[in-house]
Amino acid sequence: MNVTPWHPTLWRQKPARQMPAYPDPARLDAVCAQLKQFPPLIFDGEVRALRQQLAEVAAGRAFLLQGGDCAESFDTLDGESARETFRVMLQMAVVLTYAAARPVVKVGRIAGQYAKPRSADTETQAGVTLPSYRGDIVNGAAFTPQDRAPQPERLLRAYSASAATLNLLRALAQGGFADLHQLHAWTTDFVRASPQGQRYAELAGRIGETLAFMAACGFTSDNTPQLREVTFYTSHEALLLPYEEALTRPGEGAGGDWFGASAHMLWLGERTRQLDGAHIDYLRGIANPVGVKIGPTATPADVLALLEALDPAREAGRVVLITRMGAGKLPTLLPPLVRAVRDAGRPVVWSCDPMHGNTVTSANGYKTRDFANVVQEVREFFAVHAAEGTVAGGLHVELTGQDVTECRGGGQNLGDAQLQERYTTACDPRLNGSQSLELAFLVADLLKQRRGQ
Ligand SMILES: O=C[C@H](O)[C@H](O)COP(=O)(O)O
Ligand SMILES: C=C(OP(=O)(O)O)C(=O)O
Repeated sequence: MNVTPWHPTLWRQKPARQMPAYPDPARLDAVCAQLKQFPPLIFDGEVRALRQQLAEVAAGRAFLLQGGDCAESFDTLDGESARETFRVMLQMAVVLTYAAARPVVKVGRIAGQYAKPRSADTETQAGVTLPSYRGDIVNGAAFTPQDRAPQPERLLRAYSASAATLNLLRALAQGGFADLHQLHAWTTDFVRASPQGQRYAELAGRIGETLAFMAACGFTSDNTPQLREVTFYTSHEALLLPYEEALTRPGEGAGGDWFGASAHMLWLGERTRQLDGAHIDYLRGIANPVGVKIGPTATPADVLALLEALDPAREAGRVVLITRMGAGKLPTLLPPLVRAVRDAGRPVVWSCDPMHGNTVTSANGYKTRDFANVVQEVREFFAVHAAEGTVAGGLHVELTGQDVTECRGGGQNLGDAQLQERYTTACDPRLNGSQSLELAFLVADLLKQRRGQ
């Protein structure tokens, strides 16, 4: 429990970075007043359940898988995009659960991942300068003055898009799609023929035999909900604070907690984690589990101060530290942070984002990431934690189950020439379904090694 008084509006007294400049603040206020009347997207019992599961991750008894689009788009609300993310996350979770013999906590970057921090406030094309695209909740991606102007009404669209996506996710999680007997059906054609598709088919075959054995013992999907349903949580970057404030609700439990009702878990980006900033101030007061991105410039003192601000009561399951440093940097930069946190007795979840430190521009002008660098950063993450006696607790990835061509390498050996074929991300490059599964098998091998230690 924080001792410093807190209210959802207090962040307004602090400097807020990465915030769009709305030309008509009164319109924004009117929209937020409407949002305050809307129902919460999630309820606080789910938040408490996720915290308990993350406490298991912190203790090494479960693994966190967090993934989804870099930026969701209002243009892809037909359900396919959400279903494909959900599907590949299920596949990855099966691979990881089997290897680790531990539950996998599944958290999507989904149903609300609409706001993006940017390196530059403006973009110039052919001598014309406009505001940068900051995600569909803020403005449009098309390079026109109309699209790039921040529009408050987009907050309402983000709310309804999140609600629609969440509705689909809940149906998929509980309506039969996630039944373990569907393991084979989760593979898409483009993945089936790949080496990881074949490896997955073998694993699905082994699990299928186990399910047949269990059915013979009387455990079927009809009488065993664990075989038929999954729990799938939502998360996004808590960047656009007027939106988050408008969706903050008092918790129903005793103790007077508030919770962020826009998603189960919220995280702070690398660009907005300043201790005296508005984003930290907002996140410190809500009861949700919170993530913080930790980039290569973070010092042990920075990380300890962040933990003191966000988790003064030292509660396991409250904070997920998501490192995103870039391949080659973890062996020197991560150990001092891990030691400081360990020695301070802080019960955090350590998670690895191997995407954001590895962004490059291809020769033909696409923002991309090399699968080999993603793999290297994940390996380094596990190696550091093994050496320090701490828990490599999770993976945070920008991914889609669809057959996009945005990151180079992987089993399909995508190169610069292929990037233009299906480059559909609204912002940063994502792993496709095949690359995601390949990464899951790599992490599975690392988790198996850990079990053998
Ligand atoms: O997803 C993360 C950031 O929003 C993104 O990497 C910023 O990209 P930029 O450097 O092109 O602004
Ligand atoms: C912006 C993001 O990451 P970071 O803050 O680590 O750059 C993100 O995860 O979308």
